[in-house]
Amino acid sequence: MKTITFIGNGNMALSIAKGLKNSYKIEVVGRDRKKLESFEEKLGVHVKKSLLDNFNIEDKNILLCVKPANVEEVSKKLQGRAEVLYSVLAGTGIQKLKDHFNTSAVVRAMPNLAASVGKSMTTLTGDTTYKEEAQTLFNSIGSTRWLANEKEIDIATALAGSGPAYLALIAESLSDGAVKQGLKREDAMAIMRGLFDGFGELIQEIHPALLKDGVMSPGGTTAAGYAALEKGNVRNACIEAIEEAYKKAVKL
Ligand SMILES: NC(=O)C1=CN([C@@H]2O[C@H](COP(=O)(O)OP(=O)(O)OC[C@H]3O[C@@H](n4cnc5c(N)ncnc54)[C@H](OP(=O)(O)O)[C@@H]3O)[C@@H](O)[C@H]2O)C=CC1
Ligand SMILES: O=C(O)[C@@H]1CCC=N1
Repeated sequence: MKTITFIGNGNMALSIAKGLKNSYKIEVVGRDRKKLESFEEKLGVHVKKSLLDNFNIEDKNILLCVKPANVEEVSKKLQGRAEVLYSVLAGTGIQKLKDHFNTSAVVRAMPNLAASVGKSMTTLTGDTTYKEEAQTLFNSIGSTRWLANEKEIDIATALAGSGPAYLALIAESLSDGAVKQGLKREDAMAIMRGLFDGFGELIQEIHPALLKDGVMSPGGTTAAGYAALEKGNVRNACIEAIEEAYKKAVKL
């Protein structure tokens, strides 16, 4: 089994490791031994654990999972030259990664939180020598799409990287609406989860506009609810959410 070395042991590292643990050996590097132990416990498989100070990355396949602001500090603590560095850092360009990390190749990846349930939508770009290897690696946590350049992965970050948070807002607010009308909270939550489950499959097959047309009866409930969403400018808010998140990625 091939070894993947995570640098960083936070939310994203754990979500990805959950998806990879059956097909790769996991090594994790962090600054706090207790957090490394907790990472291993949550993962439920043996993990090789190391502290960051003077860690030797020679010939390793590194999966960088720290925050964009940590690049300078983390890179100074490493020794050796990696074979390839996969970075999940939002908005952090390949040139900046090459300037700080000693590595033969860089691939940027933008997964999302669904990695923890094997359903990440991960976009990739970078050194095409590693295109197939990157696709194999990230296909273990869901599906992948190789993009042409870094502008595209910054836009995809706004769409699929941040997307679970936007959909969570919709999920929570629709449930709140049902509670407001008198439905019990636990019923509202169960119904909302069922809704997302079915919708997740439908949207794979049907264009969103046709899906909407299929639900909306003339003079019916959907038309009434839909009009309220348009009045609340939800469509425009979504377009602006992607614009703002993309602009932020460029600035990171
Ligand atoms: N969360 C998400 O949905 C997604 C996140 N990403 C990207 O993943 C990356 C990690 O995000 P996420 O896992 O959510 O963040 P977390 O805060 O959960 O994890 C950050 C990790 O970085 C480590 N770290 C922080 N500061 C330092 C430092 N100064 N020196 C060494 N290590 C440090 C933390 O260590 P410690 O545990 O000791 O604090 C922790 O292991 C980000 O770059 C983000 O852009 C990409 C796609 C989706
Ligand atoms: O919010 C962030 O910056 C990261 C990137 C994508 C999801 N979370």
